[in-house]
Amino acid sequence: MESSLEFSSSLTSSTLPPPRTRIFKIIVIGDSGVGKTCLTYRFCAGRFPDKTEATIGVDFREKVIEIDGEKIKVQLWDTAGQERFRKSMVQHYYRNVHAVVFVYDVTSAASFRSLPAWIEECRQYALGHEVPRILVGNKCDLRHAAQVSTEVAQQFADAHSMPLFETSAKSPQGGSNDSDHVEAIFMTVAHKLKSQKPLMLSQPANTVTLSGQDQEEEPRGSWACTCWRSY
Ligand SMILES: Nc1nc2c(ncn2[C@@H]2O[C@H](COP(=O)(O)OP(=O)(O)OP(=O)(O)O)[C@@H](O)[C@H]2O)c(=O)[nH]1
Repeated sequence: MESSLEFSSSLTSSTLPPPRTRIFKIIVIGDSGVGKTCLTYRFCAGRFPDKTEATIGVDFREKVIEIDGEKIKVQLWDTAGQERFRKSMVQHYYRNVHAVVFVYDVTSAASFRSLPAWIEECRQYALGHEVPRILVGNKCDLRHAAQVSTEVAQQFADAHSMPLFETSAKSPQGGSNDSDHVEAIFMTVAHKLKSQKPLMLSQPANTVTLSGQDQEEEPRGSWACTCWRSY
């Protein structure tokens, strides 16, 4: 009797479909050399990469996190900053995107001046205003060489209704005491997306399922808090 009960309970659990894991696709864009690869690597692998090369097309990394007991796959699309390495891929970046991370390098005024062009590219690919965006100033460990002040960056972020985070992919602390940790930044985006569930449900059925998981096959890549400041 005992053994048949055991049998039926194990049968029940093994026949249940596994719980679906929602996927949040987050694209990371900005000029070449601002540190997109290092930031995404830092979040997914937990450390600064030993060496990086210019990204060609796209690299993508993912990490499973848990929010309020739900496992969520955060898929980071590390896009090429160099125009010649983007051309063939760019339309894929913007398909089924859940959030955008704009990155500039605090030691490069030019990378900051490029931000309007990156925002314009998002507009061209019909990214709606309902898609959360954040602005990240990277390389805060090089504060002494900074060319973009927090004040100027904050004004830009406010004008575009984005929260600003300043960080360092390299420094274990995120740059300095008042900088944000790389992990906290991406976790904040994930929390924001999770709280936006009804918004994600309104996306077309052929692109995103009711669970928010992409339907179409996307290429598989290399490997696999907090507060939403004022927005
Ligand atoms: N000091 C410092 N260097 C960094 C930091 N993040 C990235 N770097 C360096 O900046 C250079 C470019 O970094 P990547 O992550 O490859 O830049 P990217 O934006 O992915 O560049 P593309 O792939 O060409 O678009 C590398 O030499 C990194 O070591 C940082 O937080 N601090």
